Amino acid sequence: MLEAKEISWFQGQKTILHKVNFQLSAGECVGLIGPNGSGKSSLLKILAFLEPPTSGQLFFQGNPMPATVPLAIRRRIAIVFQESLLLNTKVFDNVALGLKIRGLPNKKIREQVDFWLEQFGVAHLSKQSARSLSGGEAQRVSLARAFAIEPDILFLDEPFSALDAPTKEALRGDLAKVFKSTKTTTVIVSHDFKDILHLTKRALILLNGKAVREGSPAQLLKEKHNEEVDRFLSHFSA
Ligand SMILES: Nc1ncnc2c1ncn2[C@@H]1O[C@H](COP(=O)(O)OP(=O)(O)OP(=O)(O)O)[C@@H](O)[C@H]1O
Repeated sequence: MLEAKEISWFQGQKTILHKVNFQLSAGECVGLIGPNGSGKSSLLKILAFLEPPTSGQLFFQGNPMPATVPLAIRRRIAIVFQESLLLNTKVFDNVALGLKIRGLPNKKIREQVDFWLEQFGVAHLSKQSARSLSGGEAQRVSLARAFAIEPDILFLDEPFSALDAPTKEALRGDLAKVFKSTKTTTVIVSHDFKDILHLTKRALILLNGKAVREGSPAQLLKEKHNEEVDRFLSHFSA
C-alpha cells in the first residue's frame, strides 16, 4: 500500500530523518515509537504526503509519488492529530464535510456520519456544537470524521496524548474494536508503548531520526537492543 525508500529530511543544517525505510501493507496497523524528538511526527508527515522528503522515494500502491502529491491521492488519506482540530460547526457537519468535498450524495453522507458517530459512541452529540465538546468527545468525533471518508490509509499522531488515563483507555478499546471490524490500514505515532501493544502487530523504533528496530511490539520489549533503545524501552512493560 505504502512504501518509503531511504527517506531523509533536512531542515536548515539539521538532519531530522536519515535514510528511513518503511513498508505498510493493506489492512495493517503499524506503530512508530521512540523518545521525544526522535522524528516520529516528521516521518508521519512525510508518509502522509504533508511534507516532501529531501531525498528518498515514496510509493503509494506501487506508484512513485512526485514531490507534490496529487489532490486525488491526498484525499484518500485521513489524519488525526493530538488536538482534534474540529471546525466551529455542529458535530454532524464536522464529520460530513469530508464527504461533501468528495461529492457524496446527501443520503449517503447522512448514513455514513450517523454510522461513524455511533461507532465512536458520540451519536447523541450530533447536533451539538463541536466547540462545546470535552477533549475525549472531540477526539471521538475526530476519529469518526477520519473513518467516515473510508481512507486508504489512516494516520494517527498521538491521538490520545491530550486525554486523561480512563478516557484514553476507553477510546483505545473502542478504536481497537473498529480496527478489528474495518481492517483500516493505519500508521500510529505514540510515545506510549501500551498504545502500540494494544493496537498494532508491528512497530518501528526511531532514534535520532533513524529507524533502528522493527518487529512485533511484544518481541521488541523482550529483546535486548543497543543501550539507547533499551533505556527507552525500560520505561514500559508488557
Ligand atoms: N519544520 C521543522 N523545522 C525544523 N526542525 C524541525 C521541524 N519539524 C521537526 N523538527 C525537529 O525535528 C526533530 C524531530 O521532531 P519530531 O516532532 O518529528 O519528533 P517526535 O519523535 O515526534 O517528538 P515528540 O515525541 O516530542 O513529539 C526535533 O528536534 C524537532 O525540533
